[in-house]
Amino acid sequence: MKVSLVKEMRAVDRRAGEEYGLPEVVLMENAGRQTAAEMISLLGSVRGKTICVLAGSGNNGGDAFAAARYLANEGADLKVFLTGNPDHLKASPSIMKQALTAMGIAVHDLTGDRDMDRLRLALRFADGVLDGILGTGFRGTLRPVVRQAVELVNAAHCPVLAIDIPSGVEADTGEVGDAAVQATRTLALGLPKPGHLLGLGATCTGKLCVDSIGIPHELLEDEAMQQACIDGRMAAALLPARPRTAHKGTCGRILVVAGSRGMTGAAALCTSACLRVGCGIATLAVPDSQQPILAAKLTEAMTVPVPEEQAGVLGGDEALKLLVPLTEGYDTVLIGPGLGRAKVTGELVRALVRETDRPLVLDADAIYALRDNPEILREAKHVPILTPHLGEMAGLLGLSVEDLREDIVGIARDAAAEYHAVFVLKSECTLVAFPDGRVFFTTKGNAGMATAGAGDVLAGTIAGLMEQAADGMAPVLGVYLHGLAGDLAYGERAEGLIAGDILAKLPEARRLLQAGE
Ligand SMILES: NC(=O)C1=CN([C@@H]2O[C@H](COP(=O)(O)OP(=O)(O)OC[C@H]3O[C@@H](n4cnc5c(N)ncnc54)[C@H](O)[C@@H]3O)[C@@H](O)[C@H]2O)[C@@H](O)CC1
Ligand SMILES: [K+]
Repeated sequence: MKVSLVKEMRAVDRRAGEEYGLPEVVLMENAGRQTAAEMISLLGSVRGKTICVLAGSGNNGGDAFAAARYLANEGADLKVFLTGNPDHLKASPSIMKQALTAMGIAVHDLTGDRDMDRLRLALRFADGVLDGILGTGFRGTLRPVVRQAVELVNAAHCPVLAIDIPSGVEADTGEVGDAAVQATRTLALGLPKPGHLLGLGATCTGKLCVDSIGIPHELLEDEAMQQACIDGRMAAALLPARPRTAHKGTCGRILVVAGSRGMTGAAALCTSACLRVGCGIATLAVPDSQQPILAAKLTEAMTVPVPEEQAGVLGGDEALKLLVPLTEGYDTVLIGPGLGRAKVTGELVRALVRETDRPLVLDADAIYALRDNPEILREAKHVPILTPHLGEMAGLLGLSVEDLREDIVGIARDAAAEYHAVFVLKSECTLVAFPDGRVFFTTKGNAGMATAGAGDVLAGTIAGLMEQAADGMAPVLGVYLHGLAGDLAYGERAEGLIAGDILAKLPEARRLLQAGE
């Protein structure tokens, strides 16, 4: 499913009118009707129940007025409030408000203290709240009256259904200024927005539901929208069945350059992930002194001892002389997990990126090694794949994490184009940005995966899929399988899950995906 930016959703809305003759008010009516159905599903039934409806003066408020009409028909007792200025009501919401008041349902303004008291009282006795204060038109910080209303909604002890997006969440970024509605459920209209998936917006959204509200599917699938969610159907299509004639040399030969003294676990985890996700051969190159430890940890992977200048650290001319020709025997080279940040290691990483002609997956300390010279990425012979977390991405681009949060999608997309690289940007909603502008959001994963080594497993998962995934989409498939494995592990271990549990669930995740479950 596509994910739309605000300007793209506005274009869809406009084209629905111009090309299909569907006026705004028709879509608003559909939105209202579907919102009422969602509220009924949330509360079981609405007959005899009190529902507090908050409507702004924009189209989000219009959806709320329309929904209120359907809820009244179902026997709900409605308390309706207009949070915006009645004189600023737009045309379509005005029609919806008139229809509602013609049914004898009062719409209360929220201008003075007494109105606020009335809202407070209504919320105290409400069985459910409908949030139609602000939708995709919101920017900046809330006006004081709106902020107060949002805070009252959040203090109420009943389910909250947000229309389109929780009020106060910026639809393009998931950023929240001073406050936002904490919804139990959100009904996204037309398509999901980045704000449902990223940052605080993801938390405020609660359970996300999506309805097309009758917008023609050609518009909802328009190629001009370059963002999409990675769902099971998409991921399954990226994993072709393995032919009966396959042998270990055709399923991906991966060279892993990882590990240093004290960080052997990272090397073991990512190498095992390559194998657990189905690659044919994985070889681990490690500093000479660490090789016996890793040979003991890993049974199915080969290990190559690399000459070291500093004890337990990868680096130096001899290391480079061994590694560059070694890479030629492999389909993909994964560099980074547990390498450490020694100066000689950084030099080695930069030289490898320039000199090897094999496709690269760069993680962790390999990304750190590029933070002063990210332009080296353009010298790689194939489009490199980088798997930074937000801090590493910010460091690479010379930004703060706060700067990055302000426009994660745009910044990741621009960086991918500028450095001609694929960025797998890890966060509460890992996204994959390609140099051609496509951005994919994961729909899997959980907070239990915030644990040491989870990133090493992801890097190995992606590298291990390089020869197996269709259309150069190993990063997208890898993010999905890693998230699914994490969800399976979370089901058994909850917050006690460790990276090895994600690793152990990779085969089951792959099997479930291929079985279409
Ligand atoms: N295809 C679509 O995109 C459809 C969209 N619809 C609805 O239309 C919404 C977008 O409508 P609008 O563009 O009218 O925008 P909104 O309804 O989201 O908000 C605009 C209103 O909010 C006020 N506002 C903006 N920033 C504010 C702030 N910081 N503090 C307080 N008030 C602020 C503005 O004064 C304006 O009155 C969607 O979210 C959705 O609910 C539906 O009606 C049906 C079709
Ligand atoms: K809303």
